[in-house]
Amino acid sequence: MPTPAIKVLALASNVRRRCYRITCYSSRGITNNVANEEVISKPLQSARPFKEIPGPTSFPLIGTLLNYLPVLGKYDFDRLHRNGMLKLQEFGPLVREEIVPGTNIVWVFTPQDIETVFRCEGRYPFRRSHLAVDKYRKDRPDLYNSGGLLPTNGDKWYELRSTFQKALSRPQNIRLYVQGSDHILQQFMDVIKSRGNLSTEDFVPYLSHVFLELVGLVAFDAELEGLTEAGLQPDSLASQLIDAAETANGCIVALDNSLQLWRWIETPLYKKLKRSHEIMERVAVTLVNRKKSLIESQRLTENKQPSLLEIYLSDPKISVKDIVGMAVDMILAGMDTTSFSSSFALYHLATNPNCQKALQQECRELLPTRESPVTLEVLDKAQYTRAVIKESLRLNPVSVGVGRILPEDVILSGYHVPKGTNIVTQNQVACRLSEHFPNPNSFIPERWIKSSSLFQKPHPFLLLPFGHGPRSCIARRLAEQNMHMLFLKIFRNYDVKWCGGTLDCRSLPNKPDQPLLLSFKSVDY
Ligand code: HEM
Repeated sequence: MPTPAIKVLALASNVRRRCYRITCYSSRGITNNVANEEVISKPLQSARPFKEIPGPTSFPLIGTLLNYLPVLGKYDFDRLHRNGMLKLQEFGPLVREEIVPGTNIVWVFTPQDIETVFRCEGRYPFRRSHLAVDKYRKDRPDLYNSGGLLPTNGDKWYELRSTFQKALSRPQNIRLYVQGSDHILQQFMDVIKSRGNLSTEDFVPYLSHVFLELVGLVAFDAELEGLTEAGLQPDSLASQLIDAAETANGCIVALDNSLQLWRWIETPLYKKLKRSHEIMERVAVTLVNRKKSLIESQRLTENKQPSLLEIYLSDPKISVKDIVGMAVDMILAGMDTTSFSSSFALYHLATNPNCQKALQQECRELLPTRESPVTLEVLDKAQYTRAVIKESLRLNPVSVGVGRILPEDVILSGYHVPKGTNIVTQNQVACRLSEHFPNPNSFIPERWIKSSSLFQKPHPFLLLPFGHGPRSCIARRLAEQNMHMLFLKIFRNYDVKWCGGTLDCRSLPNKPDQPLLLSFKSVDY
């Protein structure tokens, strides 16, 4: 295949266009076309060579691993955001690193370069993750047709994504869950009430229970009863599922970054992933098939808007195996992400009393009584609540950035970066730089509210907690709806105080680095 030629588009006029953007040309033709814009072509030869991108020194056999040694090393695998900030300070906005010799990772810090990466990703964005899940599922053709949405790439990914996205992205299909979710959240308010002020107990497991319930409603059309007294016990089905999802996610990250012996022999970590996956899979197979039987025996109420699971199961073109895979993916990708994101948002509100007051005022205006249901109308009006979640995701996203394998050669910060390079965008670090956000480390929801004097419109490729483009989070709408509802409920009912030390995150994914210690005091209005 001929080497792709590259043209760089220096775009002048408005803020978004101030940066360099790149159009990739290959034997397949133009993959990213920018119409009606001034095009200044710049030959590839003028870009600086890949090998010159600054970064930590890599040694034969050990790469840059010395830097990650406990105590002695300056980086820490558990603190990717701090590593990112250190690398930016030491090497500048584009950093090349061979953690393992022979495998280059390029860390990308500027929104302009991040935009270039996404503009070039094409129709089938390639993400290298969940490799062991891929193997596990492909070894079970009786249960799965493929590795599922999370690990799959190329046209098989596109096929799966199109199958599930159509219904998941339709607002009315997600809004259908508001009533059921409100019921679950009302139960959650009772759990908080029954636990007293909770100040010495980690609140994250409670959030896991509520988000498992909310995701289960969509994935299985069923309540898992994780918020009952029995459901909160460690041996309940809900607790087992939560434990399985957390364990599997931990194993997946470690297995992705290991020597991958598990491809040939079942290593202890691979076995642990298998056991956790089997727990989620058993529940998914049982509940999806139970629903399928219900549909087949036509015991569903007619004239009722169908749920997502009903839509999928009623479509003869969608295989039950794919639906089971998607249900497991929802548990894997949908519970920790929302629990951890909500943990940080609770922390920020508990440590910023003025923001908490503003949120409580909105809650009181929209929900006349403590038991008032959160409705579609309430959600549409809850602009401060939305700003709170957005601001918290700016400060504490669950992922430091987004990973991609480049499908084409591009030029980033003046360097030639070849096709096939591992890219990790550094949005979390970029979102904490004063050049992009005034008072970058302060929690200021008002910066997202148009009528506020603090409102600003940042570069659109800075805040990307759900990723970007065709491969971005498939359930963003659902995740946001669930979090908005949770915060409206909690802050209509409680004053929340922080009882711990300064909270930071530990990766991967970003989770609170200490117990989430909150005290809840009932409001009496
Ligand atoms: C605060 C909550 C959440 C955050 C911050 C989040 C974030 C993300 C991110 C960053 C990605 C990768 C995007 C990319 O590569 O461009 C992703 C993918 C994904 N998310 Fe979410 N997510 C959340 C909640 C959920 C929920 C609730 C579900 C399911 C119920 C879910 C299911 C998925 C799936 C299946 C993918 C893979 C999509 C694909 O590869 O095509 N996520 N999410």
